[in-house]
Amino acid sequence: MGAQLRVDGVRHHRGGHEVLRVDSLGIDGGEQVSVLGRNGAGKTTLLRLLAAAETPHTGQVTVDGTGTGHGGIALRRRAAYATQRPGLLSTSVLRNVVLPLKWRKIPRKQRRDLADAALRRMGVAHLAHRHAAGLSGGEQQRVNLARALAIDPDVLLLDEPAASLDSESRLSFLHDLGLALADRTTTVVHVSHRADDALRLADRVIALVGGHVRQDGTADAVIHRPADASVAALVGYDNLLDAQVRADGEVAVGGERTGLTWHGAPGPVTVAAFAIGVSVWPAGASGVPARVERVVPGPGLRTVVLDGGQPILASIPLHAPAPAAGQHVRLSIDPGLSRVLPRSKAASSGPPQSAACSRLVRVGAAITP
Ligand SMILES: Nc1ncnc2c1ncn2[C@@H]1O[C@H](COP(=O)(O)OP(=O)(O)OP(=O)(O)O)[C@@H](O)[C@H]1O
Repeated sequence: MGAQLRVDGVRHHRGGHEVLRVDSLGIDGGEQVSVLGRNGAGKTTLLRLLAAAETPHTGQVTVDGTGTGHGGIALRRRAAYATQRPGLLSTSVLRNVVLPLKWRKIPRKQRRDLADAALRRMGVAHLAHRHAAGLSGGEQQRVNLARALAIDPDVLLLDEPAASLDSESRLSFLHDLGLALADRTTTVVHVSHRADDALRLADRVIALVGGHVRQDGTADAVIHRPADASVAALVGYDNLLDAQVRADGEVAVGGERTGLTWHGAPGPVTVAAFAIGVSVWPAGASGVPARVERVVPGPGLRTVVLDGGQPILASIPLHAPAPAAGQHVRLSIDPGLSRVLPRSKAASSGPPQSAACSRLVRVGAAITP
């Protein structure tokens, strides 16, 4: 059974700045959790504390009730920590997997069997006698994970294991990793800045923003009910639009009614909308007024980059007629593919623009300030 992890009252600093502040976080034995956060959110710091590689400046991190500052090497050896860069030793693949077993004093005759089984689980048994230095990036990550799994850790800490892989290798790697962890005998904490990776590998997602836990819930909950705009940006809402709630509770974007409603007080809110939830209509229709800046082809969909007083992205199927650049259009927003969120300080100062901009960069569009 995997170990139970707890983080209580933790404040951790780097370079004189607080980079992690977690009041209370518990992870049950055998649970699989993804920590989702942007670069610099504190994900690696959290993993290092859980791995007992560091102790928190304030508060405590415990593994099955033992503080990481007190557990010594025995506690550190209960965890396997797979870092972003595999860091394989300059020797054969097999020896890379066998050596940690030797360090843990596993009897010689069992080492080979455990190593073979782990290499098989990660689909790289055929590479056992290759030199690690000659492996592709994807193969190295698989061997790295086999090395971690071979010791049958109570805690497996994964730091963006798929970050450097191309999209096809990533999918097959995450699929195989999911199968290898399906028996749920290990507590898994996986960190990633990619929503699709985080959601694929875990049932529970912890959204970390600026070193704080902003939301902790099931994958479904963080997608369907993001706590705020920063979490919506993290889980992949393409648009975070400045909007206003009218006196009758209807939400307006660009001064036009959207049909979306909000039960709170009138005033500024943020509408988080997936691009696929934004439909483009001719200028005579009702809806949010916008001008087409550019249409970018993509797999199965075109992305329409719009200026509605703020950047807006819409996706249309490849077979549908595409609007032309410069065309004035109206937009409707599907309530099932959007959420109205309170406008937070963080939302108005950073994430909305950043989310739209990062998607604009992804589709190769010019960003108009
Ligand atoms: N040695 C250091 N000195 C000063 N600041 C640091 C140091 N190491 C990390 N930091 C800062 O601590 C914060 C958290 O870093 P951390 O590596 O935990 O983030 P992360 O979420 O893992 O980021 P990434 O996705 O880029 O790996 C960042 O703002 C980072 O700049």
